[in-house]
Amino acid sequence: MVISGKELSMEMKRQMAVRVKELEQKYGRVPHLVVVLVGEDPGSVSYVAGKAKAADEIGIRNTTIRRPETITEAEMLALIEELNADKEVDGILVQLPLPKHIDSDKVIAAIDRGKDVDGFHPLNVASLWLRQECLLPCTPKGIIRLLKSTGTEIAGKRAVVIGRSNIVGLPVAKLLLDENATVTIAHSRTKNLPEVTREADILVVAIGRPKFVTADMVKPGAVVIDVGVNRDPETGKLCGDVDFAACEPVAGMITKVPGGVGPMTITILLENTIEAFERRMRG
Ligand SMILES: Nc1nc2c(c(=O)[nH]1)N[C@@H](CN(C=O)c1ccc(C(=O)N[C@@H](CCC(=O)O)C(=O)O)cc1)CN2
Repeated sequence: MVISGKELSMEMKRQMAVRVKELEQKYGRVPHLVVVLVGEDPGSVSYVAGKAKAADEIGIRNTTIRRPETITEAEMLALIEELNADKEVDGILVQLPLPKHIDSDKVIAAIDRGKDVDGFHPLNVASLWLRQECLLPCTPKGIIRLLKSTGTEIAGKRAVVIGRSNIVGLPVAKLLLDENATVTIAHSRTKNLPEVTREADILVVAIGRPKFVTADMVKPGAVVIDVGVNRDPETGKLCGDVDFAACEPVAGMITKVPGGVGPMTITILLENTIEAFERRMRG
């Protein structure tokens, strides 16, 4: 069975649109998301446009601030300060990656943690690991939501996450652990990787290599979640980290690229923006 992030996203957006109207009635304004986009990278431009479109769909006010590739770190930090101080801004997202001359960690740490709708601020990361209430990173939160939407029992299952990035691998491993899965984090240096992945009832792949996971790496009946967004070197078409055609017959459930985890990343961003707004309104 193919797990559709696109369909779940559509359903979530329908519900959030109703919520946004209720919030407007209650507080006299809607949540406001600001996305900062530096440079012209076509992927980033397209993801940011997707975020604006999704926010529009559900009635969230959104502003995209574009800055040239040449912006300095000091100018970025000054912009973040301005947005932190703006009472009418509820969510701030800096699209990554930033140009090499800017320290992304410094910029992210400068964001007001209550407005950090990406869940990347060091204090939000710490809260995730300490199981304290916080804004959770969008892709990992979206993966857990996708798994739950299929009725997959996570507790007691063996989960293997391939990839150890701060944005996806590590936080999704922690969220799976919080759901009482037995979690292994594998990576490019893991020995006998197919042996490890074949143990997985739930396999999350976020390694950034096109069609890296082949059928022999998948346990029959496993749930396979593909986080990759790559270009197939042979066809030039969009593809994931999982060889979908080969793995789909082996897996019990599997996500596709496009239409799987990607749309959930954007939909959870909207959810986090609403959450940040509500927390700010409650004071
Ligand atoms: N500040 C952030 N920067 C980046 C993040 C992030 O979560 N926060 N994640 C990625 C990019 N990203 C969101 O920003 C993102 C990636 C992919 C998709 C998506 O919907 N993918 C589609 C296919 C898109 C296509 O056709 O190219 C899919 O999988 O169906 C959404 C968001 C890095 N930067």
